[in-house]
Amino acid sequence: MTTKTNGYQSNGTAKVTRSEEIDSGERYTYELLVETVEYLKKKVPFAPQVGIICGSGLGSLAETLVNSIEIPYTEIPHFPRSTVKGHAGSLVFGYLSGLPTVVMKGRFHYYEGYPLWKCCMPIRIMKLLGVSHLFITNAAGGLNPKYRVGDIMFVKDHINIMGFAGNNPLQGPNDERFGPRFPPMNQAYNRDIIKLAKKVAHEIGLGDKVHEGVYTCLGGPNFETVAELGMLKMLGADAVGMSTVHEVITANHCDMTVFAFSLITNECVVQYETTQEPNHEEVIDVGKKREGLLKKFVSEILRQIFEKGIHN
Ligand SMILES: O=P(O)(O)O[C@@H]1C[C@H](O)[C@@H](CO)O1
Ligand code: HPA
Repeated sequence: MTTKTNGYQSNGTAKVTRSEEIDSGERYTYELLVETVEYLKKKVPFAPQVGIICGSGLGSLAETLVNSIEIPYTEIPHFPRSTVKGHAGSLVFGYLSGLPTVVMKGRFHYYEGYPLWKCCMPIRIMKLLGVSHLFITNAAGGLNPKYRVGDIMFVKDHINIMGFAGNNPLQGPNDERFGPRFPPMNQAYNRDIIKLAKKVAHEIGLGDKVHEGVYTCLGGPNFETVAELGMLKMLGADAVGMSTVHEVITANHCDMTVFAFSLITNECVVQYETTQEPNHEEVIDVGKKREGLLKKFVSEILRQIFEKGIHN
């Protein structure tokens, strides 16, 4: 059995795959994405304005939606499949703080075998559905020595390490219907929303737990070596993860307003003497412990963004 869109069977396990299925340079065309959008429009009686991508262990953000409709990725034409624990694999539509919203309960990572353009396919789907504001969340390791487990870092910028080697979600032919060939990236994270996020964090009692910093993404799936972490610190990264950067690039390319935050789920081990090791279970546990506050935070900030009319 073969499928066109990924290298996994419907239960998420890897199937024997011809390598060209995953590595193929064949991109989603605009027309193919419209097929996916048409399918979703038939299922959902409203157009979402807000999109949210849930990081590892943060899928419960979808529970904040009112009048929700959940559609598993396995039922959506041309959609990749989730294969990682803590990433359920469904789109949830509903209302959050009165705003029509779509939540990705589960994202796609490069280490799952998906090329970056495939990891980012849902962002273009959201754009075509009408999403103008994208909230991206992730679990990340804290590199900045001031960060503690459970803290939140508002992403003010990123370092696209994979892009240094030319691995970029926009690599390949450019369709101007999505955006320009050479998009700027110096204002990738909306400054007004970060300002507002700080204010909201104080209002809900998270004030001493929030930071503003630089995120970087490696391909994973292994956590980093001590030497690699030392290098990332020198480069100016405050947190490291395995997602988000390519999503932010794709969202900016198609002119979405972007806000992203990292939940610091572990402090990076930057000394050889330390015997502690990071692990995915711990990452998910920290997400669960923070879910209540994060739900409140996301709902409130969205309410205030639209009250103030913040847009790029
Ligand atoms: O999807 P995110 O970036 O939140 O997931 C992080 C990075 C790896 O996928 C995983 C490691 O525990 O969590
Ligand atoms: N490194 C990379 N990705 C991560 C980490 C980390 O320490 N923690 C959660 N996701």
